[in-house]
Amino acid sequence: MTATIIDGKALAQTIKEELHERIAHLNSKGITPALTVILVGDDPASAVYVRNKHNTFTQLGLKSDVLHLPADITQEALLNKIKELNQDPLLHGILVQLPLPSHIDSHTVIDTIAPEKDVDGFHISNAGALMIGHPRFIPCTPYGVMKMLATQQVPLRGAEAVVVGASNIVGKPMALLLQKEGATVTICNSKTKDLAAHTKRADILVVATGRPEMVTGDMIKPGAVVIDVGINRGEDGKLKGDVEFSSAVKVAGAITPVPGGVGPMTITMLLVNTIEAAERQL
Ligand SMILES: Nc1nc(=O)c2c([nH]1)NC[C@@H]1CN(c3ccc(C(=O)N[C@@H](CCC(=O)O)C(=O)O)cc3)C=[N+]21
Ligand SMILES: [Mg+2]
Repeated sequence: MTATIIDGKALAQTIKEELHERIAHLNSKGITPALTVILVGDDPASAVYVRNKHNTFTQLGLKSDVLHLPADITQEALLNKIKELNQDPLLHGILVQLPLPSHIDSHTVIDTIAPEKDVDGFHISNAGALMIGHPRFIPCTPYGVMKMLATQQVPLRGAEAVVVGASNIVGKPMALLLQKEGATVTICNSKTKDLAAHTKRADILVVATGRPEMVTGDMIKPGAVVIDVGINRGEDGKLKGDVEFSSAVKVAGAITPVPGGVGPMTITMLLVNTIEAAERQL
C-alpha cells in the first residue's frame, strides 16, 4: 500500500484559473489588485519566496511591488513606511516578509499594518477574528491546507486532528480552522512528551515544526492524511519536509510532497486574500 500524493502544485493551478473571472471583474471596475511585499535585509531564502510571490502575482495580472529595505533600518523608519502604504488607496495588500532582523519587534510591525490590508492574516485583529470563529483574512498556509483537505474530501467532523507546531503563523490558526470544521484537535509543541503517542492517533496530521524529517512513518496511523508544512533546504540544496517522506508514504493514506505540496498553495491563498481585499472596495 502506498499513499495518494496530494498535488499542491496542480491544485494551486486550478484555483488560479478560477480567479481569472474575479480579476477581470475588478479590472472592469478600474481596480487592479495590488500587493506590496516588504523585505528587510538580504536573507537568501526570503529573497526566493519574495521572488516566487512576485512572479505569481504578475503572471495573473496583479500588481506586485517589492520594497527592499536595508537590514539595519530602524524600527521607526519601517513603521513609518508601513503607515505610508496604509494610506495608499491603490494598494490592497501589505506583507512584511518574516523573519525580521532581531532589533525589530515583529508584533509591533505586524500590528501597524492596516488590518484590512493584512493579507497574511497575522494582525492581532485578524487573529482574534479567526479565534472567535468569524475570520476576516485567514493566514495563507493553513488556508491552503484546508483547501487541500476539502479537495481530497477528507472528513473533518469528529476526526482526530493533530497539529505539530504551535506558531501564530501556522500551528495555531491551523488548529482553529480544523476545530471550526468539527475536528477534535491536539496541538503538540517541542516540549510534548511522547510525541509519537499523539501523532499515531491522528486521522489528520499536520506537521509544522521547521525540523527536517522529524516525523517518520512509525509515528503515523495507517491510512492517515499527512500534511507536511516544512520547507528545509539541505546542504545539497534540496528541499526537505518536516516529515520523512520515504517512510511516511508507505503508511499514510494521503500525503503532501515537499516541494509541490503546501508551498504553492500558500502563495495561491495570498492571491485569494489580495483579491478579496480589493473586492472589498467594490
Ligand atoms: N509574512 C510572511 N508571509 C509568508 O507567507 C511567509 C513569510 N512571511 N516568510 C517565509 C514563509 C515561507 N513561505 C513560503 C511560501 C511559498 C513557498 C513555496 O512556493 N514553495 C515551493 C518551492 C520553493 C522552492 O523551491 O524554494 C514548494 O514547496 O513547492 C515556500 C515558502 C511563505 N512565508
Ligand atoms: Mg502566509
